[in-house]
Amino acid sequence: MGVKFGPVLYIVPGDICSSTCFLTFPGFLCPSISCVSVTVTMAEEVVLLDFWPSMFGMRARLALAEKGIQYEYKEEDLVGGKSQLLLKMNPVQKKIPVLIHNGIPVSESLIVVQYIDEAWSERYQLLPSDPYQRARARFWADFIDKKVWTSGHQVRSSKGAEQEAAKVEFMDSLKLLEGELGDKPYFGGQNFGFLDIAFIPFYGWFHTYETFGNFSIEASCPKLIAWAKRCMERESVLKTLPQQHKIYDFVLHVNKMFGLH
Ligand SMILES: N[C@@H](CCC(=O)N[C@@H](CS)C(=O)NCC(=O)O)C(=O)O
Repeated sequence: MGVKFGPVLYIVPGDICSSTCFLTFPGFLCPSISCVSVTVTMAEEVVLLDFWPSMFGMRARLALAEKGIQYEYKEEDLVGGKSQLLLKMNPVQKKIPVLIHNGIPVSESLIVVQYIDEAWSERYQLLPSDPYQRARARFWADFIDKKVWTSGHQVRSSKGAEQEAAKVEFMDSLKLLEGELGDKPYFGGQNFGFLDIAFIPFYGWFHTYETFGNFSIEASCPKLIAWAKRCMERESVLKTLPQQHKIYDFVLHVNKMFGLH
């Protein structure tokens, strides 16, 4: 190996590294001897651009917490105005979360979680190692974004027949997820994993959906609520998820600001 950039920067002269080093550090040339090695410790720089009630942001926070990674949290003001940093780091979608790792941005919450898992692969593993189980976890995470988020959003932002249809779709989606959970303690099996991280942030929003839609999730999906309560016993989840009523108050506040119901 010539150069590795990470928590530790290794420069091991003597093998193929002179060209690699030259590319990475212009002006630096390795002597062609095989017995010299230099190790320079570099601090990792990890920054998260986020917004506290965001279920997408919570995914990134959870993955970082599970891996035990220290980072700088930067709260974005999505209502008042986005920072120049966010616009620069995610110029395509201009959305949080954005993980900035040693100056390099990674966007889209599920991609961020997968990136964290791969970049710190020596720590607690989030995605299953089996390819089929990994594909399956990604399939359900995608389902959560396409079905649960969309219908949940409609439950709290529509009325009448539209809201009734959204409630049916939302609960049908949750029942399908409950079927995927089965009798396992976690979606990740015996271990809290990628799909648990993808879904548990929505638990913070359950009270909001239930109050706007006037229904009970637990009445139809008791196993899902038992799973959520199990997840809440984990330190990472307990510390990351805001209290449900705070999210509800936030939604009421935003609705009032924008003259919504
Ligand atoms: N699919 C994206 C969704 C991210 C997203 O919708 N973020 C919202 C906050 S919850 C946002 O930044 N909204 C700002 C905007 O839409 O301008 C992900 O998974 O990261």
